[in-house]
Amino acid sequence: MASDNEPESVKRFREYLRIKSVQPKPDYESCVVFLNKQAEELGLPIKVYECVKGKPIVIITWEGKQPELPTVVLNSHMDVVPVFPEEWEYDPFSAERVPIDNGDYKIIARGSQDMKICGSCYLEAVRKLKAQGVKLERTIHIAFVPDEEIGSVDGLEKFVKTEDYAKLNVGFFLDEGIANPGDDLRVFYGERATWWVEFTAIGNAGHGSQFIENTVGEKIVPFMNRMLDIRKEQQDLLNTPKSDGTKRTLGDVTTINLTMLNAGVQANVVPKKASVVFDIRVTPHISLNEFRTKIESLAAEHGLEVNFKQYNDQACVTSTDETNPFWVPFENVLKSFNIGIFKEVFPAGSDSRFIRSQGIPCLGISPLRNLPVLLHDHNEYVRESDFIEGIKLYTSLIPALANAGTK
Ligand SMILES: CSCC[C@H](NC=O)C(=O)O
Ligand SMILES: [Zn+2]
Ligand SMILES: [Zn+2]
Repeated sequence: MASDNEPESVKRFREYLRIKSVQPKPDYESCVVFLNKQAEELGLPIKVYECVKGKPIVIITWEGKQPELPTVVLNSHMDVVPVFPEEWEYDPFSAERVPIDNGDYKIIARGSQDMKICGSCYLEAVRKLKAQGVKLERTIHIAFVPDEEIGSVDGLEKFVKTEDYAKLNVGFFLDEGIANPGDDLRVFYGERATWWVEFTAIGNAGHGSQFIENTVGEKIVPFMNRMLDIRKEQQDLLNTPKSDGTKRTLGDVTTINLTMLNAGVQANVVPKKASVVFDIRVTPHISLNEFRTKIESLAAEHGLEVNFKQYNDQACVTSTDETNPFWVPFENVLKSFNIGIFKEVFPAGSDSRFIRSQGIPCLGISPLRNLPVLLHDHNEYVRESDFIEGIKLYTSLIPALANAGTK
């Protein structure tokens, strides 16, 4: 449905959206081909690192006037989450451009919000700045990374341990945020710890017609109920204002969700084993160790084994005041756009955790405002005007960050 008035930047964005970099078999090869073309058009060097074969970490570098200074990374992940195609109004990988009111368009595609819009805005903003002949002080690295959606094990988690990463000399890391249905720009300065925990009960087996003693059901069900009690407490806390009267957001509380259940072989056989998995996201406002002890004790009380399938013990946050030399220039750009800031803890996981845990400041933003949150949802879209405005925002943010604290 593209028409003649389609800006070149939007054509490039849609080209990126059409690449099926969808889990569990993302087409990273096509992303690399696309990014090579972008780098060539920008006249910038590009490097492709592979900690694991087929999992490229792509870095386009714009060298600054002071390349010895710590650099600024503009990060985005290339992978997107799976779709239920039958729930979509358009093919999620055709990136349809559908007219809406006021001459605007919807760009409908998996990854449009999460987070190809960011990667595309970085590239377009740098394209504009280069065309204007701008020279920045610090070096900028535009990073496109794999596998964020499945925990980054073969992506940033490995890359940050390499000499190649150390050589980037990262001083500030800009990463993903979440759209805001309201007016402000949500600025994420930390994230909750992601724990995927499996609890296993072992009990006596036997015929389903009997009162067998000490069965898995008796052990695991009361435990699950206790976990759901904690869940309810946290849900209530979310709906209680903070002491200063402001609203709590998801990042301020701990969520617990039962995501997997596994037991049984046959309807009339009491099984000897049952397990339950909870997806737990722990707010950095509480002690992670204390909370871990709490759920481990609860499991022990119910005679369950505990296995952390995913565990983070870091609750690092980035300061959002003048102690962070990148904060003030960042805030000033938003003021100049007349955009309000809402500071938050990221409710899910993002690649920022690997960088924050090294003590490097990271902020996560999405340029999307006054738009429904559709990440991981059906019919994910952005408005064309969001993309164009996003490019403008990053065109101001990038020099502000690259020149922060320099002479
Ligand atoms: C900590 S690994 C998990 C990362 C994943 N990220 C986006 O959805 C998430 O489930 O939050
Ligand atoms: Zn994301
Ligand atoms: Zn995601």
